Order: sequence, then structure tokens, then C-alpha cells
Amino acid sequence: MAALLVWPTFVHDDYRFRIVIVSVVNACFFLASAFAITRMSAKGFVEYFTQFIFVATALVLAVRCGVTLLAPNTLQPLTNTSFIHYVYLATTSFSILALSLGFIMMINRRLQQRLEAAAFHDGLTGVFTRTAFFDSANMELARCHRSGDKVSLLIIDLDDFKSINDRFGHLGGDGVLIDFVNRTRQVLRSHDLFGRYGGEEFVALLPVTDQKQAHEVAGRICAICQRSGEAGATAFTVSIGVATVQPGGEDIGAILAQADAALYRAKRNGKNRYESHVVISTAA
Ligand SMILES: Nc1nc2c(ncn2[C@@H]2O[C@H](COP(=O)(O)OP(=O)(O)OP(=O)(O)O)[C@@H](O)[C@H]2O)c(=O)[nH]1
Repeated sequence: MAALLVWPTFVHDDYRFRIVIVSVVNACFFLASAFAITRMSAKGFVEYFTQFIFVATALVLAVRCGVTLLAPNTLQPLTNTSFIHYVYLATTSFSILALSLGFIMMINRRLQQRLEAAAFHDGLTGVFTRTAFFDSANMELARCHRSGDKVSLLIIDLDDFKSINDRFGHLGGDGVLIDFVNRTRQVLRSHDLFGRYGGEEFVALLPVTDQKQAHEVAGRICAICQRSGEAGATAFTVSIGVATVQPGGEDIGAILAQADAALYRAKRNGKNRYESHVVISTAA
């Protein structure tokens, strides 16, 4: 734009030509910015507000450009007192302030969304992080305490995962974790809570689920993971510790301790199986 302005400024002083160039270039920039916002995901008030300011400013620039071309005598340098000139000055002053605010708020919202995503969802598998799982699980326990429903908790640990990493590398191991999550999601219901406890250990809270039903779910998870090698993918198995309680106001930590003890038994009894803190299960 600077190059385009050299001629009407220094070579041939042409005020109207300068207005046209500046208006057209800026209007294109504002419309392109408004279009870029259209393509953003998860838009809210701030995005629509900023988009509106872009479009409104572009329209004023277009009108100013049109007036300059169609009624050239209405615009005079320095002594310019035309209505469109006042509108232009007011709009640009306001839009600079509004756009600055809009951009700051958009960046703030994006940062907040990223922080929330990182706090709530595991970056590799997409399941709840440990903290998010604990928070949601405690709320679910309190709800089942009030309603008198039973709750079951599964701790699921991938068997011999160190040897999977050793054989297929860390990336191969990551792929197995993703495959495990996808398979387990097929078994869990939409309202079950699923989280990563740490490393290759996962937890699932099954609301309104008694021990018999929890055993069925655990057995199906063991079975679906055992079939992992069928399509040529890396084969893996899991061991599961199951705990079922009638919540009495305790927090998730107490139930986790029971499920953890059951998981320890499943590992000690040969892996690729589930065990319960009360009933010893059949092998998967
Ligand atoms: N690829 C990958 N590996 C991980 C991740 N988190 C933890 N690990 C690995 O998981 C392995 C866990 O090994 P161990 O605790 O010895 O357990 P294991 O080999 O599964 O043995 P058992 O639990 O007895 O069946 C370690 O080698 C960790 O490095 C991860 O996010 N990605």
C-alpha cells in the first residue's frame, strides 16, 4: 500500500486517489479478518462482536470510497467537513479501540480453552486426567450416596507394558494406549467416567452398577483387549481390579484402595483377568 501511495502523495498530489487506495486496501483487510473469524471453532460473543466491528468498519470504508468516486467535490483535504468524513473518523477511532479489546478477549478465551482442555483431558488418549476424574467421581459418589445406588470402580492396567515399549518403541506403546482406550470406550456406557490414573493405568467409574454387572463389564474389557492382535495391530492384554460399594459418604480414595488391592491380585494370579475386592473372578 505504501508503494501505491507514493505517486498520489509525492509525484502528483491527489487526495481522492489516496482515500480510495487506503479505503479499498483497509476494507479488504477487515473483510479478510472477518472471514478468518468465521472459520474459527467454538465462537462466542467476543468473536461475533469482533467480526461485526470488522464488517462495519469495512462498510464505512466502502461508502467513503464510493462517495469519493461518485461525488468527488464532497471531500476536500484539511477542510473536509462532509458527513461521511465525520462517520469515517468516528468509526475508525471506535473500531481501533473495539478491535484491540476484541483481540485481547479472543486470545484470553483461546488460552482459557487450552488450559481447560489440558486440565480435564489427557493429551494422548483424550480420557479424563486424574484430577478431573477424581473431581467428577466424587460428585458421582455423592449423587449415588443420596439415591442409594451402588457404584463400581475398575482399575485397568495394561500387562507387561514395559516389554511392549521395549519391542515397539515409545511411539508404538503410545499407539497401544490409544487402541486400548478406543476398545474400552466401546464397552463403557456414555455416562461412565473414564480417566487415566497414571502411565499405563486407567480408571473407570460405573454409576448405578452392582458387582455382577461390573464383572460383566470387566470381562468384556479383558476380552476386547485380548482380541487386539487380530487385525495385525500390536497385541496386548489388561488386568482389572474391581470394587463395588454402596456409597456412604466416603471419597473416591477409599474405593480406589479396594480396587487397587484387587488389581494386585489379578496381576499376581497371572494377568489378563479381573479380580474383585470381594469375589475372586474367573479368568478372562
Ligand atoms: N509409551 C508409553 N509408555 C508409558 C507411558 N507412561 C508410562 N509408560 C511406560 O509403562 C511402563 C510400565 O511398566 P511397569 O510399571 O514395569 O509395568 P508393566 O511392564 O506393565 O508390568 P505389569 O504391570 O506387571 O504387567 C514403563 O516402562 C513406562 O515407561 C506413556 O504415556 N507412553
